Amino acid sequence: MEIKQQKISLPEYTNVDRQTFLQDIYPLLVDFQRKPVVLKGLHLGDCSTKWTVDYMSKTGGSKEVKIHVSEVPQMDFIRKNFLYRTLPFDTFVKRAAKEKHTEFFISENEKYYLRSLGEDPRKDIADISKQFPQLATDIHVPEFFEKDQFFSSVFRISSPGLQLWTHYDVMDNLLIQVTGKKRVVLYSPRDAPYLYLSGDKSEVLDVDNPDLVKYPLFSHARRYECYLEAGDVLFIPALWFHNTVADGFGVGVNVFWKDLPSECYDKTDTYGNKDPCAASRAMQILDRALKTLEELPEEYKDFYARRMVLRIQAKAYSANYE
Ligand SMILES: O=C(O)CCC(=O)C(=O)O
Ligand SMILES: [Fe+2]
Repeated sequence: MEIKQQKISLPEYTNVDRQTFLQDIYPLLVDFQRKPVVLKGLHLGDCSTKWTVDYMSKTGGSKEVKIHVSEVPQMDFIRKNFLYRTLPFDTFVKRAAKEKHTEFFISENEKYYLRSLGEDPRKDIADISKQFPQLATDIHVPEFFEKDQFFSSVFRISSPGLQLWTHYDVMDNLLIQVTGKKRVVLYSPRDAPYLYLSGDKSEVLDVDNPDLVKYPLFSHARRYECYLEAGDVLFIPALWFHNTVADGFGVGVNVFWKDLPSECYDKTDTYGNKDPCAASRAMQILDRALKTLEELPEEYKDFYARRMVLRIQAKAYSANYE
């Protein structure tokens, strides 16, 4: 069903330097008021002009990369409608830039998505300066955070039209659209009750034509939207949901950085999407509480469950949250 929903356009800022970002944008956005913004005209280095398909494949080399391959443009993590395959980086870039393929895994119209990983993805964090040192010299990442806050830098390379599932990450993020264009739809963490979550992902992938019979509350989620052109940078605050559609072939790099003290994050997280330790511990305790409620008959369980919700609302909800 197509929904007639109002879009909230993201604010755009041009030529922002570190001081302006930290003084005028970031502090305004802390205390639960952090909002995504589009940054234009930032100095990103030569990547904006250099990173053609030809140059990327020559300079990136033939290092093996693990890619997502799907038959349809909507890549859906929950329904797992894609395969993981491995290709040399140069071959992958050339294939991803094309609409139709003579060599393919599933069909000639298949779509690709690369989210680059660390050397050993179970232990290592993606850092393009380590996995793609030569390409990394072409990109200048805006220095809006301290060096020790850096978590990862990740290649995001998509086939034309590829739509990536709606999800949140747990770290602040600068998504740099180096070449190509991308539409990004975002939802506030506050609208989580309307997004039908399964872990860090929303079941609502098709945000333009959602199944409102299955997901009736989705129409309450406020839709923030921006259209990134080559050279634009999107600041995505931690916990903000995002869903992207590549308009044509495009290369992006995103940088996650730690907003919380290092020890708050899960040490085993190499992706930047595992909930902070205290949050997952609290969730486990909640699951135990729910199990305990099972000892009561329905009527009592319902009454005490509602009281628990009221207590959570009174004690843990922020008043300072629009
Ligand atoms: O570039 C994309 O398509 C998705 C990017 C993303 O999910 C991220 O930067 O966290
Ligand atoms: Fe993400």
